[in-house]
Amino acid sequence: MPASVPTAEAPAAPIADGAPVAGSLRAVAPTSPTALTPRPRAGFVETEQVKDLTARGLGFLNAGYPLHFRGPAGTGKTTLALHVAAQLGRPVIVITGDNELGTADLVGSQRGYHYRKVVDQFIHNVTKLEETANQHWTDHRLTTACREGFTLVYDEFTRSRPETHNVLLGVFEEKMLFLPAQAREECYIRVHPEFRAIFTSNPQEYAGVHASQDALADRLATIDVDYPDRAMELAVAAARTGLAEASAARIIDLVRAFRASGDYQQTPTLRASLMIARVAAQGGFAISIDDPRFVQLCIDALESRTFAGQRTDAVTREQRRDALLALIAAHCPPPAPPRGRRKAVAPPPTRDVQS
Ligand SMILES: Nc1ncnc2c1ncn2[C@@H]1O[C@H](COP(=O)(O)OP(=O)(O)OP(=O)(O)O)[C@@H](O)[C@H]1O
Repeated sequence: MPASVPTAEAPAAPIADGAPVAGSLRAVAPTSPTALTPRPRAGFVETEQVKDLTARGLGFLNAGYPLHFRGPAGTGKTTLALHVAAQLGRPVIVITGDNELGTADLVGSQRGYHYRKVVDQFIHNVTKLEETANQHWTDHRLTTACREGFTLVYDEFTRSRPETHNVLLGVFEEKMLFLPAQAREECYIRVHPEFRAIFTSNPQEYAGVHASQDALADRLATIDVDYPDRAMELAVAAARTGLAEASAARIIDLVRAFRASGDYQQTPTLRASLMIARVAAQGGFAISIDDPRFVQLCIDALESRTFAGQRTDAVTREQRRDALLALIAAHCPPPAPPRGRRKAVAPPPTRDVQS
């Protein structure tokens, strides 16, 4: 998922149709400017694997624990988190982790000024002018979710600095959200009994992430999400790209074989399969080694993952290219010729048997 931070006071961006599904949510009738209302979304695939993870996640959430889906990039954590959030039937607030996110972005801050000007001419030749300007407190996403009992989905939370999350410790343990001194009227709020939180993180990410505090990690119910199984990858690719299942299967098997080869620096995920399937479907390419456009597409989508930007000598490049072409040939062979035009198979040579 992109790393841009939806600022706490800005409404979360709705998930666009046609764009990669970010989950089973749509901003339909927001009950608060920062909340999304869950709605089942077309193209969401619910395989046995998804059902199992959903049920296990809901088990923790229903018992009042914050849930954490942890797994490598492209394993479907965010989609799953939003799907599970939708099952809770409460409005959802989404936050994306970011190094620049601070406690105030989660909790709230003093915003804007409220001006008051009083002109008093009680005595006609004396003008008394009184001007006051007060800042007023604005709840941000975590406070809104705790106050209203919404579901908070905190995507890629380890991209935020650990100290940003100190405020969450009291939320999960004492069920109290302590507000900073500027909040004036209140120093804490009691967390609404329907408030729930779902986190996602990628433990393999090494750039732009922080370790999670032990105290927070200890409070989360963590479920590890692995790469989707073949059935799930196939179902998602067919549902999301409109490719026939047999064609989608070729692409899925190619990408899975490439993943199994270990011959890359950046893991080819379900996103790589979707990328190839979607472009091929749109361009009307044959899913075959025979179609140079398809071969070029596979090279563009996969080869860059083998080098991840560093310089490599020409021989190694050529070897890797050959290995990739061999995988394409193995998983996307030319279609079998139509029956009528099959080459006549020569009968086995007969031997004269001499008595
Ligand atoms: N159950 C599903 N149904 C339909 N599409 C899915 C499903 N699960 C995942 N996808 C698709 O797979 C892709 C990767 O999913 P997602 O963004 O949820 O993964 P992620 O683990 O959060 O990745 P990252 O860590 O890189 O953000 C997306 O395009 C998403 O729409």
